[in-house]
Amino acid sequence: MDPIPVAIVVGSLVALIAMRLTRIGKRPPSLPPGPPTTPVLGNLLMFPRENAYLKFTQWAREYGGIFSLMMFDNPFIVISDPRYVKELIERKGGSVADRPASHLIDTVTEGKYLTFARYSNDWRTARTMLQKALSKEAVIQYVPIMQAEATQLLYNMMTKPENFFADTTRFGYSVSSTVLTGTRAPSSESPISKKFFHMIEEWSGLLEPGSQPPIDLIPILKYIPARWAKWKGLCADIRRQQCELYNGFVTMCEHRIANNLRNGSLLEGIIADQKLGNDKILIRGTIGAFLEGGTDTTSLFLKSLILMLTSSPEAQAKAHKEIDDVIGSDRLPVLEDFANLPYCQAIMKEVLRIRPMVPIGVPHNATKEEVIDGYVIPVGATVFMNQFGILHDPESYDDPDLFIPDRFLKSEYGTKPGVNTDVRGNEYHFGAGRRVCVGMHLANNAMRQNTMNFLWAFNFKAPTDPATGKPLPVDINNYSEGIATSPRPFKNIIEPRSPVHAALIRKELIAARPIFERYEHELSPEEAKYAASLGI
Ligand code: HEM
Repeated sequence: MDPIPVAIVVGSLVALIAMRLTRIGKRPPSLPPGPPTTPVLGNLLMFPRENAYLKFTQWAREYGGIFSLMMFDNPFIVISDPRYVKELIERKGGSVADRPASHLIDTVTEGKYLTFARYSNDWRTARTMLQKALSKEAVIQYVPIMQAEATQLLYNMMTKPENFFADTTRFGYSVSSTVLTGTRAPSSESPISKKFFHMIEEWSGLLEPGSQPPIDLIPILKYIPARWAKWKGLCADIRRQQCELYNGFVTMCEHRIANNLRNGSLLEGIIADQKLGNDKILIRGTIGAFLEGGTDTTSLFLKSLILMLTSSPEAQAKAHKEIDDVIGSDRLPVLEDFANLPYCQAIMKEVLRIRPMVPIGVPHNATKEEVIDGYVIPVGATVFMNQFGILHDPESYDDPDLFIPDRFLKSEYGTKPGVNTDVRGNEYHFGAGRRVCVGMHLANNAMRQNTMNFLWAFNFKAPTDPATGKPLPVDINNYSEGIATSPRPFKNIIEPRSPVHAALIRKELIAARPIFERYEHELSPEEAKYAASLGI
């Protein structure tokens, strides 16, 4: 061949490839705006490795309530404005009801873990079943055990106040475990719950953004041999632990059913009535989603509540007055009281506003192209609902980073005067659209009961500075990283408000024994002895 045309052909090919490559990572003009991209990588290098919600919120102030990031060629769309939540995630919910593909999650769960499952028949089957079982009406049956567990939490915090981190976690786990599997965890040292939390620690570590190689963006990484890919061993180990734990719960319920010892747990129903058919992997994935979704989130709320109350004697004083007027000190609060306690309601709403537990939600995936405000949301875009950004927008809230429950007395959504609230919701912490939290009614009951209980029972105080005798400042921004954020351990003083309150907590805990016993068939003799000794 003539050397000149060969050079031209090769040269043109190189130019074409170069042109293609420079287009990778570049933001198409049809997408919402966002930070400048670099060729090929897009915004990959500037994607925050920790506390993504803070960076997303900063970018939202710069680029608006809908902005985009390019991960190589994959667009991420970040929503930080209620208008777009309504428009895209709710009104056009069917187009973004999917979850992004995740090789790591699929390796562990075979794609059948409800929270991360694709928008599939398996997801529909499990979601429909749980939605029915956890409807507002259905969860009323779990109020007695939830209230009994909340009374134990008061007792634990009164007798060992320094242990409140572990005890709030125990509460979240025990309620979820009782409702789902029919077996409770009376102590934070309960063997099954310890195994569960060990697995959760590894599982959350695996899912921590940036902690593993970007396998979904560079699929060839899947084929790296296991000895060089630490994540493969980790996935196998987490899978083994989940199988052991969750299959163990199935066996436990089968045994109860066979021996006529049913105690009304959801899992007994799933097994006996074949609500998920015979699909053992789907059953395991549903158990996991329920227990994992219900445990941490509820207990993170309780830790944030304690932190915020410790920081605000003023809010406590107002709530104490309200509670003393409405309830008094001769009985514990019950759920029905919540409607008559506007200041306690304001405190709960403000904790959920200032510290939504899952600040950028669980990502959705677009399966149908949509156009919003002239911006194209393409098929395959990953959509984040930046709850933290919505709830900390200075255009909507005065002093958004301060804990000010009173804002919810002044307006329904706690927003500044003049803010348009036509499309605003009050429960962004639960996500939105077709994937909105399925456990929200169970969680709401638990959050309401504990908010009232804590305020009825205790004074939360900051420790005093030995040098000055004055209360030490409380850092309300000291939170951990991760998909769900937790206050880092902090010190405070938790004291019963009076001996009358203390005595009533003990009395109520002893009175709750018959409720607990229903869910204690499988406890070890040591655990059963410990449970029976509480309050005496
Ligand atoms: C305060 C407590 C809770 C918070 C803040 C919370 C938050 C969330 C959020 C943000 C999502 C993702 C929603 C979305 O994709 O838009 C979610 C989903 C989910 N939550 Fe919760 N949750 C809580 C309690 C619970 C409880 C008690 C359970 C179990 C009984 C539970 C089970 C689930 C499940 C299974 C999903 C996945 C739903 C799906 O993908 O279809 N959550 N939750």
